[in-house]
Formats: sequence, C-alpha cells, structure tokens
Amino acid sequence: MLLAITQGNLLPLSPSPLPFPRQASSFRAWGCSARRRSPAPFPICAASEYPTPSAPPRRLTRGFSSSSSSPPPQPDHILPDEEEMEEADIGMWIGEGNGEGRGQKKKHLSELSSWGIGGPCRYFLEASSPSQLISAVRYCRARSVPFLIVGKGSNCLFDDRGFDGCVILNRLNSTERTGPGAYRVGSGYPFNRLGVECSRDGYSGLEFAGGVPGTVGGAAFMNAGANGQETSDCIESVQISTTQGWVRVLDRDDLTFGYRRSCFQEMEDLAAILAVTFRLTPSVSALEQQRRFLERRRKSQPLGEKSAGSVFRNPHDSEMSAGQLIEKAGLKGFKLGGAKVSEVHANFFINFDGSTSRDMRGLISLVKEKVHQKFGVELHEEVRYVSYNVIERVR
Ligand SMILES: NC(=O)C1=CN([C@@H]2O[C@H](COP(=O)(O)OP(=O)(O)OC[C@H]3O[C@@H](n4cnc5c(N)ncnc54)[C@H](OP(=O)(O)O)[C@@H]3O)[C@@H](O)[C@H]2O)C=CC1
Ligand SMILES: C=C(O[C@H]1[C@H](O)[C@@H](CO)O[C@H](OP(=O)(O)OP(=O)(O)OC[C@H]2O[C@@H](n3ccc(=O)[nH]c3=O)[C@H](O)[C@@H]2O)[C@@H]1NC(C)=O)C(=O)O
Repeated sequence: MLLAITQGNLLPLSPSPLPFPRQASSFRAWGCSARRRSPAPFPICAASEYPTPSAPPRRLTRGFSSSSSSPPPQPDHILPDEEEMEEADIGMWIGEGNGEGRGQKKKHLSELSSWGIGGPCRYFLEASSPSQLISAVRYCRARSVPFLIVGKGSNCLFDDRGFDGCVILNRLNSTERTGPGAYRVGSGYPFNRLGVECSRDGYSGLEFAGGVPGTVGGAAFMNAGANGQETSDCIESVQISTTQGWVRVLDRDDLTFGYRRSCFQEMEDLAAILAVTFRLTPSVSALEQQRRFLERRRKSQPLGEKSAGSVFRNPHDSEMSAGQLIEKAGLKGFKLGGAKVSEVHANFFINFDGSTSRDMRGLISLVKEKVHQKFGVELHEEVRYVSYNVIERVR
C-alpha cells in the first residue's frame, strides 16, 4: 500500500511527512525484487505507522516465505513475442515521446475508487489482455516509473495529490468453465458477478462473493471473505506475472492464505495476478444461499454509499468485532470533514460529502485512538493506503 503524507491539525498523533525523493529514477515499482538493490526501496508499514527517517520502515518482501519448504516454482512459459505489445506502443499510450498519449493522462483516482477519493495520476492505462499488462509493467520498470495495478479500487484509499506514476487499470475480464465446477477467470473480472454466476450454475464456494465490490484479482490478493467463506477456500491455482515478465501458474499447494492475507502480499517479484482457477462443489442450494447472504449484506451494510467495505480487520485479541468496538466507543455517525462512520455499520466509513484522503485518514486515526483508549484494543486497517509517491503495505 502506498501511504499518504497527510499532515495537519486534524491528526495530532500523525507523524510528519517524510522527505522522499521525487525523481522517478529513485523509485521502484511495487513488486521489485530485493535483489535489485533499489536505491530507495519503497518503505512498507501500516498506514498508522508512517515511517520516520530514524525508524526505517519494514521492507516489503514480495517473495515466497523463507519458511516455505518448497522452492519457488519455475516459470511455466513466457508469452510469445508476437502476443506482446511493443514497448513503443506503451510509450505512445502513456504519452511518452510525443506527449500525446492515447492513454488518458491526468486520470483522477477518485474515478477508480469506491470511496471516490484521490487526485490525478501521471499516466493511466487500461490493460485488457495479459500481454498488454505485462508489457506495461515492463515498460514502467525499464524507465523506473512507479506503477500500480488497480482493480475496482474498493480496498484502496488514494492520496488527494494522486499518484506520481502509472496506474494500470485491470480489465482482464475473461471467464471460462474448464470442467464441472472449474472456472478459470481473468483477474479483472468482477468478483460479485462471479459469485452470482457460479451459484446460479449450481456450485458452492463463492456464494459470499455476491455483493462484494472488488475484482477476482483483488479478492485473491486480499483473500476476501464473508459469511464464513473465504476466496482461498476454492482456489485451485493462480496465474501471475512477475516483474521480469515471466508468467507462472502457482498451484494451491504453493499458496498460503490467512484471514485477509495471502502470500501475494509478500511476493517480492509479483507484478500482477492474471487469472484465478476456482474449483467449486455442486450444490442445489447455492443460489438460495447466495441470495440469503446478499440480503443479509443489504440489511447490515451501507451498500449504496461511497465506502471501501470494512476499514479494519476484526481484531484477534477481542471478542468484539471492529464494528462492535467502534459502535460501543460511541462513534457511529461521527464526522470529520466529508468523512463519517456509517450509522448502519460502524466498520464502514463513508465519503458523504466530498471527503478528502486527509479527512478519511484523520477519521481512521481518531477511531483507532478512541477504541484503544476505551478498550485497549489496537485496530489494524484492512484498507490499503496509496500515497502520492511512497508505497506502504498494511500488514
Ligand atoms: N467483503 C466485502 O464486503 C468487501 C470486500 N472487499 C474486498 O477487497 C478487495 C478489493 O478488490 P479490488 O477493488 O479489485 O482491489 P483494489 O483495486 O482495491 O486493490 C486492492 C489491492 O489489491 C492488490 N491487487 C488488486 N488487483 C490485483 C492484481 N490483479 N494483481 C496483484 N495485486 C492486485 C493491490 O495491491 P498492491 O497495491 O500492493 O499491489 C491493491 O492495492 C477484494 O478482495 C474485495 O473483495 C472490498 C470491499 C468490501
Ligand atoms: C465488508 C467486509 O467483510 C465483512 C463481511 O461482509 C461480513 C459478513 O460476513 O463479515 C465481516 O464483517 P463483521 O465482522 O463486521 O460482520 P457483521 O456480521 O456485520 O458484524 C459482526 C458483529 O458486530 C456487530 N456490529 C456490527 C456493526 C456495528 O456497527 N455494530 C455492531 O455491533 C453485529 O451485530 C455482529 O454481532 C467482514 N469484515 C471483516 C473485517 O472481517 C470487508 O472485508 O470489506
């Protein structure tokens, strides 16, 4: 996650901004290998723990866990050249060279975020095929242009200043049934739609996905879950691309997941999740179950409003959920600028009136502080903060 550098009187406990270098050459896109010895590696830390120069942030180790006994899988194949978009094409798209890129420049991230928050990005591309996405990543890496892959932006808080790099919008929307209960789905496919379609087909495993606003890639990356089900429960394999442009297929046995966690969050050379193959089980009640879950969601969550779903993970050291803690701290409906704690579900924060990222971050900090004061419980963000020029990951 990238972290905003919001400063100010609304956030008395917030650390001050860091003097990060601004030159593109000083940056590395997320996912770069630690072996590359980036001169200014992206600091990784929790949104609430913005690093200070004297306390260097934790490095993001995007790699297979060192405790893993199996070696990293070998590349299965690399896309044939003829399928790749020429680098020059990407340059044209993002506007390098003639400055008249076909890709949209100055796209506002607020348009790509379910919160409706975020300023302009330097370059913007939509990738509708794996080869486009891979070429775009290669292009950015070759020029040290920081890049970011965005799905539905339903778990991201973008910076008011935008993003000083290339935002690649994931439009890998293919879907294919490869056998009974087996679905191979492009990572840009709407997770919500997949949940409804699989349930309608009479397969169980993704009923919870109906109503979840992210993409399949975001769901695998975050291990999205609800109603006792998790994305990882029915993942058979995941196709990824690496920052070097390799395409790999990782089998279930190569992958580790936890509550809102996946090994993808740790992979140092991950460029993007390209596709996910799900294996589901036949069920006559799947559709009914999916509808029940959606109905429950409609009643308990502010679905029509600008939110990012749950702001915090549920704490493992409390019997109460994050929503319960926030409600019991008396914060339901609490407002800060254009941001407020939902009256419907206290773990949903709403952009109700032109909230800035500064408002939202202020609200997040304030709620954390109050809950900690009252219950001694530390809340940790589920949402990921994307700063203008620093990448930070919430653990
Ligand atoms: N249960 C619920 O009701 C809700 C669940 N959610 C879940 O939150 C997640 C958000 O999905 P979405 O809106 O698409 O994601 P976003 O566009 O918000 O991206 C979230 C993060 O996921 C990573 N990511 C997304 N797509 C890819 C990809 N193809 N390859 C690699 N990394 C990727 C990126 O991490 P990085 O920047 O580090 O690369 C990004 O920061 C989903 O899991 C969604 O289901 C969201 C709201 C409500
Ligand atoms: C929305 C998300 O996922 C949601 C998912 O939709 C739901 C449904 O299964 O379960 C989790 O919420 P949750 O733990 O708050 O579940 P809920 O069933 O809504 O609430 C749990 C308990 O808290 C209470 N509650 C909830 C909200 C509130 O304002 N006040 C309150 O007291 C509820 O009454 C219930 O007793 C996921 N959130 C997390 C952080 O695990 C998301 O990840 O973005």
